[in-house]
Amino acid sequence: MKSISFSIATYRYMSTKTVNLKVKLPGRKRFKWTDEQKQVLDSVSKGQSVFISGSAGTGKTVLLEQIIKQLKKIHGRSRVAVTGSTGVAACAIRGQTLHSFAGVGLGEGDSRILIDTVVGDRCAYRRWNKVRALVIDEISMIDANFFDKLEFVAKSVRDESKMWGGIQVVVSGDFCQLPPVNSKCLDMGEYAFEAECWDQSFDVQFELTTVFRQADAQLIKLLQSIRKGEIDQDDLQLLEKVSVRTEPDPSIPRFFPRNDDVCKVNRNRLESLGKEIYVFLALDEGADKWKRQLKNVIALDELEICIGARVMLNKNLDPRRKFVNGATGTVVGFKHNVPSFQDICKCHILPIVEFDSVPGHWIVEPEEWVVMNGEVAVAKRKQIPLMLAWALSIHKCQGMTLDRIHTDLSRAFGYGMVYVALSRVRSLDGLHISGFCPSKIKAHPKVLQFYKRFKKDEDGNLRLERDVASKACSKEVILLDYKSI
Ligand SMILES: Nc1ncnc2c1ncn2[C@@H]1O[C@H](COP(=O)(O)OP(=O)(O)OP(=O)(O)O)[C@@H](O)[C@H]1O
Repeated sequence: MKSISFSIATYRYMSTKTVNLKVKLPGRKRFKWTDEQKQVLDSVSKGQSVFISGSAGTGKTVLLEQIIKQLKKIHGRSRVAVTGSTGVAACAIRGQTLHSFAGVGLGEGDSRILIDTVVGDRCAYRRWNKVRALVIDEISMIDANFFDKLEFVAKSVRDESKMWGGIQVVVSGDFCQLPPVNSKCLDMGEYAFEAECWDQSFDVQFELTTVFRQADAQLIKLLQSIRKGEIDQDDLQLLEKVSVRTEPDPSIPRFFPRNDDVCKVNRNRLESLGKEIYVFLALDEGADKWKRQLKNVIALDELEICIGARVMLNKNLDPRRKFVNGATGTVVGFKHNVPSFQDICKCHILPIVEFDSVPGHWIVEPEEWVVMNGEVAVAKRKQIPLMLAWALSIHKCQGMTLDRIHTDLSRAFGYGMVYVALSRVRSLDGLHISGFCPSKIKAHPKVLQFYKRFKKDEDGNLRLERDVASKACSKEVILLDYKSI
């Protein structure tokens, strides 16, 4: 029976109907931008520095992709730095991590030390001088101290009289989601919006309000309540309704707050299949100092899979055909005798996957993840763009959109974690939770305070202008500097 089903899988692969999954470049979907999204695009095209915020699924990332295109037209490709706070965030917008762009290592030491580091590194110094626009995604995971230090570096290296030395900064993120990873004590004021330079950094800060990821009003209301950390009786009832007491359907991806639970579930499930397990080892190239950063990309060092394994794509391959980061499926077989890929699997094989949302069986070829130093690729990793998907960590899922999830919240910790987990899903039907208790829902009071500062403008859009007093002050500095020249 097993061999018959495998023969069918192989036959279907051979048939003309089946298309190889490997594609050149993911196409970008065209969106009809909302008025609030258009306002942001307008500001950016005028050369303003902006912060784009809003709940999960309000289109911050897709808007940022459009902004990047716009900025490249204005400033030239090589003068736009596209960065994310983490490897996963950077990958999503085809950029580099903010740390690698900045050339300041982990950003330890005082600002003076960081400037010496940048000045001593020819490439980093050139990057800071050349860049005209700096894009940062998922800012919630960057701490205030680091944000201030980067502004200081930019100023010192370029032009002391201007914020960020005159760079147009475009920053995006939602502070109600995951806070800085290394943050030890969030009561000490470590959110980026608490940076001394924060308000001065932006001409205008926007909060997007139209949620696209979910259409169900009940679910949107529930997620908004969780985001603010204030659920009512109706929300509790809804959470009760989506609570699962029995072992969850194994085909639904499970999210855990902690990595050890993720590894345990994936390992157990893989072994319980009792099939031959194949190992794909990532092939890394580049100088050691850059290769180390490949550990931050989402592609695994070692991928272990067998027939029947639940897997998830960890790269956008072809969004138009739904081959996107987060697409789940099952390994149904392996294509044998593929010598060109022996470098990552000594068995010379490639996995064949049946995806949940796309009919047919698909061979998954290796992809490349690149670490950029400005415009130059300095290290790359070749690996199959899959990871085991019976379970995932909540940190890995920030930014994803999924049809179904089961999240075990019994070990949830910190601010925003429950919100990030639950807000990935498109509809209530796809949401299953366990281990929930209301005390796990936490929104930091400082974050709530920060968002209270946004006010509706005459068009009803939420924004926060740089206050007139500080604007006047910064203009004066520029004027003085101009005279002195
Ligand atoms: N103007 C638009 N019209 C239609 N769909 C949109 C629009 N903007 C965004 N979307 C869709 O909304 C969904 C969420 O978008 P996106 O991932 O950019 O949100 P996000 O705000 O970055 O979310 P998160 O904070 O969770 O990362 C995507 O499926 C995207 O295609």
